[in-house]
Amino acid sequence: MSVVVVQLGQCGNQVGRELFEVVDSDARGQGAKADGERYREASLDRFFSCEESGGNVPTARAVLVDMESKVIGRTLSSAAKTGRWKYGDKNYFCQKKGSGNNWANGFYIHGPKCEDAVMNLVRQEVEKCDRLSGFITTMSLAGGTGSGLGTYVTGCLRDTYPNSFILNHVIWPHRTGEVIVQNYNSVLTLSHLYQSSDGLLIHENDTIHKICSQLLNIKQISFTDVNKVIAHQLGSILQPVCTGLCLTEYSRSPLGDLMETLVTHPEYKLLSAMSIPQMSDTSLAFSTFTWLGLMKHLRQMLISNTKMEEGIDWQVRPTPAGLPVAAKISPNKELRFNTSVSNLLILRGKEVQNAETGGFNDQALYTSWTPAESALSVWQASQTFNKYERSATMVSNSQSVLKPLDSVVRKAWNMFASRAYVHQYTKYGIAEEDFLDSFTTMEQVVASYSNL
Ligand SMILES: Nc1nc2c(ncn2[C@@H]2O[C@H](COP(=O)(O)OP(=O)(O)OP(=O)(O)O)[C@@H](O)[C@H]2O)c(=O)[nH]1
Repeated sequence: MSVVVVQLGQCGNQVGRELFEVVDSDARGQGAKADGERYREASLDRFFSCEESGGNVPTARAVLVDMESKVIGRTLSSAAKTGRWKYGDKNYFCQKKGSGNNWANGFYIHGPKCEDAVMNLVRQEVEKCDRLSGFITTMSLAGGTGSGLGTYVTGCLRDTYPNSFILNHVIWPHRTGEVIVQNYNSVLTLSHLYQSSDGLLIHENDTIHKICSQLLNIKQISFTDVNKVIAHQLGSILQPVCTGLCLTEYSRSPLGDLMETLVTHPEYKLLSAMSIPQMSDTSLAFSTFTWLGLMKHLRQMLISNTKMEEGIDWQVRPTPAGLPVAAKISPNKELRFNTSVSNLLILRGKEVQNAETGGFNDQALYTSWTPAESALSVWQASQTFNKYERSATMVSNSQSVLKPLDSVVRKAWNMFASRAYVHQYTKYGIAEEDFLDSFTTMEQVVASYSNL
């Protein structure tokens, strides 16, 4: 089954491009044997079509949307330059002027204006799929186009394709903030997506930045570096994988399976990812890993909510199941133990069947109402992924994003209480009550995750 990627705004287009790059190079890196060939075919069918004029160069199943033309132009040409894959020549929609980091401008003005054109492009892409699993949108929370227009387009996708899955991949802004109104844009986006999305997969720019500096040893970190790490994690989730015991049968419905395992309750849709190992190519050449070591580290990363192997807090231990929430909070009021609703462990590489995953089944890792049989899912592929001989990614529906979420909601509320910048939004048609509704929705989400 195929997925259609809708790339929105500067960030969404740049991240989307990197995703296709990883997927393509991973698929090409598989051996010439029959199982490598099957993996390649499954990946190709999922992410690329091959019917456009232009020879045998696979065409990304993607629609590119931005209110400025610069990033789209760069994205199209850098893909074409690879000679390995490209975007469809006409699969983009752009205008002359961005949304000025204003969610309301993207949602209320650009949204309705470009709805027909964008949905037309989406329809054409959908018609190229023999079977559609659903849509992945890529966008930032902080800008105006990705967040505002992205939210609007997600609503249109939901209305037009009520039976398809929608996974919104969203980039969380740096905490120190490049955009003064980023907390407004984030709250408005998240609250609206909560209505129309099946799941929101979150990557925090701060965390990825740390991975680039501490694990990859990059000195001057660019968006390209950051996006490569994000794309690696996304690719490891979305590339072909076996969801059952049989290691030769790939999942047919990548998004359906993802939602079925992770989003079991409509109040809990926030997903985060962590991968292991992650290192520079130079270090990788001198490293070997065992499944035992990888699983031990990943489990502690999960329960202590550390998104990388460095700096794991080994003191954090699960609280025995059944204890009240208060017992899970440390004296300094920090939620130390990361409680999950559900987890999906994706393992790729050599001798994958030998990986011992029992430690993730421990009921103490999960909230009391999660049934034991739906707490953990393990998916596997015996192919190496993106040069790593053995690698694991955990996609978690847990309290992992609670802290940044609470902080964004609080900061946005403090600004709103003094009505700062609100007129910049109301002039595009959003009412103060809409803001209040968004705060209510997100405060409810914060409360729900807090009480796990
Ligand atoms: N990870 C990552 N973050 C990005 C990238 N480009 C921008 N961002 C982040 O995205 C946010 C800004 O959003 P943009 O995507 O630039 O804005 P936009 O959606 O194009 O909206 P307008 O500029 O208002 O038209 C900030 O938090 C940036 O840190 C990128 O390539 N990668």
